[in-house]
Amino acid sequence: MTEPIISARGLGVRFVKGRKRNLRLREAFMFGGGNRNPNGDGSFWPLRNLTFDIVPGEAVGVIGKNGTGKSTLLKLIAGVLIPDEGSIAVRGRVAPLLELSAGFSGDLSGRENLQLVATLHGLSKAQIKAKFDEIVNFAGEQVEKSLDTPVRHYSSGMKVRLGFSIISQLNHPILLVDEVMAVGDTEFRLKCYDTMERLLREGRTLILVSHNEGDLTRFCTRGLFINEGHLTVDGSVQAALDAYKGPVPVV
Ligand SMILES: Nc1ncnc2c1ncn2[C@@H]1O[C@H](COP(=O)(O)OP(=O)(O)OP(=O)(O)O)[C@@H](O)[C@H]1O
Repeated sequence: MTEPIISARGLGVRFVKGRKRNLRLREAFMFGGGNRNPNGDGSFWPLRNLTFDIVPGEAVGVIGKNGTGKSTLLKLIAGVLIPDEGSIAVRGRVAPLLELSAGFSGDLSGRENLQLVATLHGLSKAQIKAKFDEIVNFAGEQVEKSLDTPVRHYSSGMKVRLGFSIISQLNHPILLVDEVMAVGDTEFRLKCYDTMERLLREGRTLILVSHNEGDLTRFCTRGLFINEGHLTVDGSVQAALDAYKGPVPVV
């Protein structure tokens, strides 16, 4: 049997108001360490008791309503968050596109961010130099023209273009994509589709968070439906979509 590339066992994470313990530096930097406190007791579990295995080459869609823990799951896989319960084992490097800005720093230019983010994800100076033109070219003309402008002046679409261009150049076996394709225009989305299809043909493992049924059925062979922090369906994409669209099963 093929060894899983990602294994979650009883995985859970708890957010606590003002807690810093489980926020890694990158998370604290990217999200300011902000927490909410809906129960009035200072804590809640955005995800709890998730158990699943993903084998190399699988393309898995993560489906669920807003605020049900999909992005949190991707952050746990990316190692941006660490679990409070259970475990997550990831056997391979992760190329994450978890948010529109791909972790960019708004004050730095597109060029500087490209170099910074590519370096943070393990590309050497020589590799960045070799891939630079391809990354910029893929990101498109508007990004190319604004390469020396601070990224805070970029539109959402421009940030996604640059972010996707960088992340898709990484050779890491696991690709995490969180809802970012929804932001790009049609031309860019088609380029993303081609790239994702190529990466899947190469045997990468894809975890895709999306609300777009077309994208999910196009790429994914398996669906995880998350309802209020619980993994309610682990089956075909269609089964997960049916659960998402239909009456919510009792957990
Ligand atoms: N750093 C944080 N501190 C406190 N609460 C958080 C934090 N990040 C997310 N949350 C909360 O955890 C829950 C799950 O959030 P998450 O972003 O994983 O949901 P999601 O399913 O990805 O939602 P969407 O479809 O809207 O992107 C939500 O209630 C959210 O408000």
